[in-house]
Amino acid sequence: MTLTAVLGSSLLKSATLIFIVTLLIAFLSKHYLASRRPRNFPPGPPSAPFIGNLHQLPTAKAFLKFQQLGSEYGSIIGLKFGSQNVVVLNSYKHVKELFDKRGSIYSSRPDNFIGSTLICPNDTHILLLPYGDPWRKQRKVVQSLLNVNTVDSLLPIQNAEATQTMFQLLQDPEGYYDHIRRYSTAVILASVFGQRGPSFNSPKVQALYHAQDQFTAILEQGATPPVDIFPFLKALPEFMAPWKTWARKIREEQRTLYFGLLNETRSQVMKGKSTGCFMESLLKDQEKSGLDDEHIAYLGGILMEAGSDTTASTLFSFVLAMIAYPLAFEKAQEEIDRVCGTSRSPTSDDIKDLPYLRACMNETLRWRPVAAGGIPHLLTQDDTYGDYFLPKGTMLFANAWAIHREEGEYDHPEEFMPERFLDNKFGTRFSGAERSEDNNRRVTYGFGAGRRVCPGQRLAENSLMVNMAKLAWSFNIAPASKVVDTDIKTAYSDGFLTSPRKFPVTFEPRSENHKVVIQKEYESARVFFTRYED
Ligand code: HEM
Repeated sequence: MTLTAVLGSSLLKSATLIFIVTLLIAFLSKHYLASRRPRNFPPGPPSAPFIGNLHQLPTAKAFLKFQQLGSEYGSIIGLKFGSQNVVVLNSYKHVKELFDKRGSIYSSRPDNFIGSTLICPNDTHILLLPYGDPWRKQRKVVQSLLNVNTVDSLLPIQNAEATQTMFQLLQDPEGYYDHIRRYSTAVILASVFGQRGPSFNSPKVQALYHAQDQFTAILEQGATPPVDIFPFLKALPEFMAPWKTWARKIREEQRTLYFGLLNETRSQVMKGKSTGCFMESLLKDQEKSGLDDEHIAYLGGILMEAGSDTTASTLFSFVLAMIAYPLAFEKAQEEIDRVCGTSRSPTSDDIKDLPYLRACMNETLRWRPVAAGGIPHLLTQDDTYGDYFLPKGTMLFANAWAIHREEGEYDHPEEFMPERFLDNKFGTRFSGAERSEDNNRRVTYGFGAGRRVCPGQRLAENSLMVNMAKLAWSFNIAPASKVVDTDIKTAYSDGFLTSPRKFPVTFEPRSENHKVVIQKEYESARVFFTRYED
């Protein structure tokens, strides 16, 4: 090799090295600078270079840490997840001011590469969609499906499915966890796809829970590398990133299930069989809504995902509260007995006459909100709030856990006290002469707030009321262990939806007569179900 060639090659090597080092420095400085707190950002703990506050957060139940930070830094806290700006709202006042009043800029969602790009691309997952036209189009359809009249027309399904659940609890009380989970899926399966899920082990209910469990598992904090915080991880090839294979399998599973259900509904409609389910009207109005098959199938699947575990978990928390606070349960039973007597169990027609039970429902939603830390919103333009500056792209959590325990708002917030909702519809401490109620607050923040607020709230509340009423009428519920653990840290699952782990409990029919009524009503429910049979 000539001297010139040697010199040329070493120059090339040095230039390449300089280029790589420069790139590395630029990359590191960008991430170093980005992990610093913005000027006038809400107060929060000091952040470390590159990772921000990530090292200070637990891998599960971050809402507890957010609440604890609140006692140090106040009801609005600024954090850094790597370069991502994050704000936690621990007071309803901030949620009202930002999510509710400034909804046009606080209603997007943060990037979710695994959920929105790998598993549900093509704008198919309404919960994960950013604020914009694809979300608006789907939200409009969902709201039309879940309007008060349509939702209330589903009450016969809820009555019949709850009647079956009471019958199953009578036959097999130990299987209570599966019976309640079956209920919430079966109601949505019938309402959305016009199909039945007669037992927890029936293939459709199993398939739905499997797909849903997989989806929530992969989206759980810590289950996969933090690709949205460190985007370079997205570029890893699949053989170095097993989470990509996992995501692909979930995508295949979801598509098989959702398209399968849609096709079954379509062939029922073609046979001239109508159940009046949501999919039927979406298929009929396809031209008007502009939604293709893929979006319709996913909308159905997502309604099931969004409505199943959330409703079941709230019912489990109700049962747990009833065994931990037996006096509240006795009062609920007295009220229901007064309204229904012993010859029939309550139905949706009785809901309006059960204020104490409604207070129990609101207290359950306050005491143990399922989406305790909230589903994050994303700010779409720079904003100022009081003395604070919130940059475009900030991710915000309305921390329902802390909001429902706000000092000065609730008496003894850790206690399950339905009475608080009888004294005052918001369950808050002061009312009447002492302080005028803030009528613009929400009764619960468990369904979120602003333009992304849960569109299924009424459907969920109808289910909760009908089941709670039937449970309290039918059974004496008691703990099957000396100590009833209601502690959120030990008795509840991790994950972004938190639910009581299976706990020991007994369901005793209240009398022979109650038993006979439950069996008789189940026979009538079976007649109702024949409309879903081939
Ligand atoms: C106890 C039961 C339920 C709870 C606690 C619950 C809670 C929530 C929460 C916290 C959100 C996010 C709100 C936000 O971002 O501010 C949400 C969104 C949503 N929920 Fe529910 N939900 C429940 C039941 C249901 C049911 C029964 C359905 C429908 C069948 C449903 C459909 C949805 C949908 C489609 C969204 C996405 C809305 C959007 O991003 O625009 N939910 N829910």
